[in-house]
Amino acid sequence: MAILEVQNLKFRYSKDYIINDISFSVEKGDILGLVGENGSGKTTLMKIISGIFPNSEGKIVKNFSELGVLIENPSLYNDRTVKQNITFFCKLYEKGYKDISQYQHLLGVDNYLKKKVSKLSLGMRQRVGLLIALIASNEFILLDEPTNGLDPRGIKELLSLIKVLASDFGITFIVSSHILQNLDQICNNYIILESGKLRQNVSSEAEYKIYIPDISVVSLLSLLKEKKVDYTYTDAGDVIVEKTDEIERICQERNLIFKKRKLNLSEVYFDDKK
Ligand SMILES: Nc1ncnc2c1ncn2[C@@H]1O[C@H](COP(=O)(O)OP(=O)(O)OP(=O)(O)O)[C@@H](O)[C@H]1O
Repeated sequence: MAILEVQNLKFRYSKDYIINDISFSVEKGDILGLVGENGSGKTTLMKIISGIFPNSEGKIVKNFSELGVLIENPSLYNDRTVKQNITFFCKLYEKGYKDISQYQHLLGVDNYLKKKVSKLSLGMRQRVGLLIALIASNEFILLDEPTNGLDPRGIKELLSLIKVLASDFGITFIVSSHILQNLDQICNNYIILESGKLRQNVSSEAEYKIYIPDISVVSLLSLLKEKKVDYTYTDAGDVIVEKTDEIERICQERNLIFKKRKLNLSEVYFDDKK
């Protein structure tokens, strides 16, 4: 059973729909990448799922009891120590401090419990934010652009922690980023938002297409990974895969059709109606 099912979701702040008829589901233990340019609606979508914006149209089926969120900057008490913040949030979410000590240790927050939050580096702050999300729920967590502002090492460390939390503790995540390349290290599935819509059923005049008959939103990246097909990135973060026998075989197996020697996955078009 999916932990989250979103069906025909729509949302508008005023006249225009910012989220425009999107459907997808998240399975337990997934790390779902939510990719999209600035302004494409990632934060809005997370706020709808977390209930901050209750007045959306469509259907959201939630098969979880608690949700942890880290949307925009972590809301922490800056003039208090890390430990004081943790204790406060444990009380707020009615969790025992003992219950979260394994996460505190894993995230390395043990090392700066006595520091005031105002004195933390961005990387430390994000870890404390993630820990607070874990206090709220060790079931399902939404992370909005958690790698923003971190240096490459900080990004790598944070992403590998998310991966461990999913693989070793069975925690489900939706993680957003405007950089596909960041998420590729950890996600097993993706949705791509473009002006509030999921990227699919795009122009029939496109030079090439991939038709995916049985699923509405598919990550070709996960498929390529699963099949151990090599791919590379351009500087812009696009993913390039050479058309090889293996790719052709995958396409045949999955009844996918494409034309073009090089596929640029950030320009892949999905069509579930074929
Ligand atoms: N409170 C608001 N009132 C009106 N419009 C808003 C509000 N918040 C966001 N928007 C608009 O909704 C659209 C989607 O914004 P959103 O913040 O969800 O995108 P995003 O993909 O998270 O972008 P970013 O990567 O820059 O955070 C944008 O056009 C934005 O201007």
